[in-house]
Amino acid sequence: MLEISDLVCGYGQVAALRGISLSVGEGQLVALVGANGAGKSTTLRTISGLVPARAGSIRLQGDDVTRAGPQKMLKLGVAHCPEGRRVFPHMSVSENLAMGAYLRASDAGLKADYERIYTSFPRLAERRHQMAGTLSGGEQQMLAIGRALMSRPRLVLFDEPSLGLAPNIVEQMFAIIGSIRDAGTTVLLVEQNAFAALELCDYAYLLEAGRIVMSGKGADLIDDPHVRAAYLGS
Ligand SMILES: Nc1ncnc2c1ncn2[C@@H]1O[C@H](COP(=O)(O)OP(=O)(O)OP(=O)(O)O)[C@@H](O)[C@H]1O
Repeated sequence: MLEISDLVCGYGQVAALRGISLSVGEGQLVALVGANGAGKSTTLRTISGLVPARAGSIRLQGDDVTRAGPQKMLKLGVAHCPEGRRVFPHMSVSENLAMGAYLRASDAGLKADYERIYTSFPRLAERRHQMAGTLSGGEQQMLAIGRALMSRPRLVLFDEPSLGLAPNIVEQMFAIIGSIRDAGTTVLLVEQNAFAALELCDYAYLLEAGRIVMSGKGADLIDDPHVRAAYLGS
């Protein structure tokens, strides 16, 4: 589904990604873990076209999309669920969901998609006319996920979906992300909550200072002494 090769990018003088390569197979849930500032968010921003690549390539189902830009990537079925949720606070829940659908070619199936999201997230259904800014953190995260799903993506990029949420909500959030993969959507998940991400994923990459330093099945990374000492606190 997604093939990244030798990707380099940065901000001005700051080198954020120093030549990373990774791949995400169709229907897989792949996790990208690493410390603050390792380049995880930049990886997702570059895939979704928000940050330009300086070198290297991004291929989506075999096509070169390295310089496609954000609108095209969304049209191609790549949805980005950004860090910090970024819902539109002065718009209602249903208006936020509508924003996720604005690039769809037609309205066919739109009503059914709203209903599917309201069935998956009953709290959003109850609050569909409420301003998004008045929702709790967990509800806003659910709304950000629902909004991403409204574009009917083939690939969803999740950036730190557990950030700032209460532990019981975090568990629910990971279950939701697992169910999105189980429903057939490919997922690339960025997380600082390394243990939960490694437990959930099919495959994982460890990013340190803009380089991939390790990759493997989640269970293999959980067992690795460096990962345990640096990221799992044991
Ligand atoms: N808008 C920006 N302008 C300048 N430098 C940036 C910008 N965004 C990120 N950086 C720098 O790029 C590098 C990678 O940052 P990035 O946000 O991708 O890391 P991260 O792994 O997602 O960390 P975090 O979990 O803290 O978001 C860091 O050195 C960071 O300071």
